[in-house]
Amino acid sequence: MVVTHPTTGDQLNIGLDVTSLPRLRQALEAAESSGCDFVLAPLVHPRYARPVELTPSPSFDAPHPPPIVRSDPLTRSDVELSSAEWQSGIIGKVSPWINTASSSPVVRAASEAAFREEVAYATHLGVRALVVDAPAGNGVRGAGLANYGRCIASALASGMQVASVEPWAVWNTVRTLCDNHANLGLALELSSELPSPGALDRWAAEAIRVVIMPTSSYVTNRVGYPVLSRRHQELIKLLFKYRPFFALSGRPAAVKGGDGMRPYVQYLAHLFGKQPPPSEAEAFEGPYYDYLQAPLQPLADNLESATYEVFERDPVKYERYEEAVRQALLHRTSMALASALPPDIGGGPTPAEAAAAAENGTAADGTDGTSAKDSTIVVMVLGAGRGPLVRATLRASASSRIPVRVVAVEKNPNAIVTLRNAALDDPAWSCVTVVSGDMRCASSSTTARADIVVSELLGSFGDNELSPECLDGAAALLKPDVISIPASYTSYLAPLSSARLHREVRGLGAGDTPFETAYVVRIHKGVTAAPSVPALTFVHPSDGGSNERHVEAAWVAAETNVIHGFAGYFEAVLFGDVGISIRPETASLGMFSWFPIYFPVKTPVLVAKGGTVRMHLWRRVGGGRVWYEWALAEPAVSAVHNVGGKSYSLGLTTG
Ligand SMILES: C[S@@+](CC[C@H](N)C(=O)[O-])C[C@H]1O[C@@H](n2cnc3c(N)ncnc32)[C@H](O)[C@@H]1O
Repeated sequence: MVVTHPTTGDQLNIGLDVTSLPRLRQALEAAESSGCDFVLAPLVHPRYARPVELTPSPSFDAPHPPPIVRSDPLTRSDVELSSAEWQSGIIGKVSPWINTASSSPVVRAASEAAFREEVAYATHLGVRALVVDAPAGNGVRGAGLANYGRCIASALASGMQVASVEPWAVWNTVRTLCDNHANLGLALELSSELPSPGALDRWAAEAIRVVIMPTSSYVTNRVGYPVLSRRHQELIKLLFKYRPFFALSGRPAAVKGGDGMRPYVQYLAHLFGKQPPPSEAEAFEGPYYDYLQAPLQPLADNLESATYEVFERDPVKYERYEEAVRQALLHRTSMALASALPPDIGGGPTPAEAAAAAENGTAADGTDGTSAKDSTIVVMVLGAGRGPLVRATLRASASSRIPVRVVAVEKNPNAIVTLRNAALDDPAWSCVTVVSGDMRCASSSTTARADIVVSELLGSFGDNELSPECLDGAAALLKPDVISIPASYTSYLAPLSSARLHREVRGLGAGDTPFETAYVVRIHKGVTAAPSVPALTFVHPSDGGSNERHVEAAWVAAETNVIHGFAGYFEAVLFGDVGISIRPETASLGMFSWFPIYFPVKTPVLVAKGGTVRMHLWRRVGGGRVWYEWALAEPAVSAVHNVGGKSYSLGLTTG
């Protein structure tokens, strides 16, 4: 019986790992009565182990060792179970004596022949997957490991799902030998001792298919039930996210809660059932896990209604903007009033005095404020979309009691329809003027000049939706002392290990282009080898300098790992201490408008624990386009990716 989460309906597979099972159907029924829905079982009984002398291969290199000749059946008949039962109820285990990594040519050849036989039979049965033991002893390195990897690669080529039980370094070699095959997974065996949190994060980023949990990894609580330590619980909760098959192994101890394995199964099911349902952000992100998307180009393309709708669902972004606008209004008002005071009166009004003064039409010092109407603060929303930042501005004006005139500039003619309708229908919009057109040439369409400019032209990497070029181009719309919201933004980079994402990129087509493109992706199966570091910073209003940039970034790897590229994020200062961030270390909780960006590298590189990862990233501008180029510098030098923007660039011309 599959365990089902009481509120989400998500399912969890829990099974029993058995070393031998004379009666298959009874074993399956016993597993079911313990609350399990599968059995991890050897497909061939140990007494059918084929003696080495029967099957010597003539030489190590022999491509096709002779088939095993036998008259007795290899194993029990497939008719003992229905094919549906084989498929849903059994995960196979390759015979433990098989050692394709052996240094003995005779053992190796016999093992290979037996391995092929068992893989063929597993394929015939249609079992969910086949678990293969890790090579032991000398087999974990050199020719033995290579041979083991080759045998697994051939099993994968036959269409089998294979899970290999490994130490990480061996797993990584085998995964590489198998060309990062999608059907190759990991069987992770837990023990009572757990590795460091960093090592666990590295495992969690791998393709974990099976988690083997010995009963010895449990402890007995004060009232006699088997439970897991807090660290084990944390790990199991992390693993729940990836829905592996949990297989309980070993002997049940004398514990409360029922016979045999039932108490162990029940505890695992209880932990799963206690998992909180996904938050709004998690529910939104779920379908996008590890799904590569082309970054939006709101300047070159016109966004669709559904895209705006998704932005507008963010519960955090507009709140932060509203607070930033509110603080900027108070600041602007207090500055204006302070500059109106005679020079010998020191210390300007407080923000509260400024707000009261603006509402009453008097200056905060009690002097006649008749000029206040003429000096109504002009807030320009550049790239207004369907108007959420206009609304945030109007809310900020209302809550601060500081009147504003709003000018909403938008170049997407379809979003202009929404803005003009809002201006007609909503009385709160009586102070809003809608200007249709590119902000870089809108100064001829309006005489208004902004005291405060509000924009959200930010991509996952900060500047990658061309906010710097758009805002610089809009300089003629701004007063010299304009306040820009955002005031600045900085991109961040971290070395990323994600075999999954690298495989996804490779699946996009041949040639360099897929590896010379950046992707927006909610990274699920991936881990950063070190915390992110700052990359490119832009400040607004700018000094008019170049928007080209170069960064050389370096990190020390927390664990030995393979680097498959770089994850990019941004932090933005909206106003004062109000900001937004998608950087993992400082992320704005609950904000889901942006996923990270992924810059892949063509050839993944192994970095040792404590070793340095170093890379260069350039932001280039020219010929009506902006693009990034990037290259690894350590632990190995790579070719520069995307030279001259040949594979991926961002257009500066409006669509
Ligand atoms: C990322 S969207 C944000 C929309 C909206 N502010 C929001 O938060 O939902 C950026 C918007 O800026 C507009 N835009 C981009 N470049 C522009 C430009 N140069 N002039 C005017 N609008 C621009 C796009 O059409 C798009 O509507």
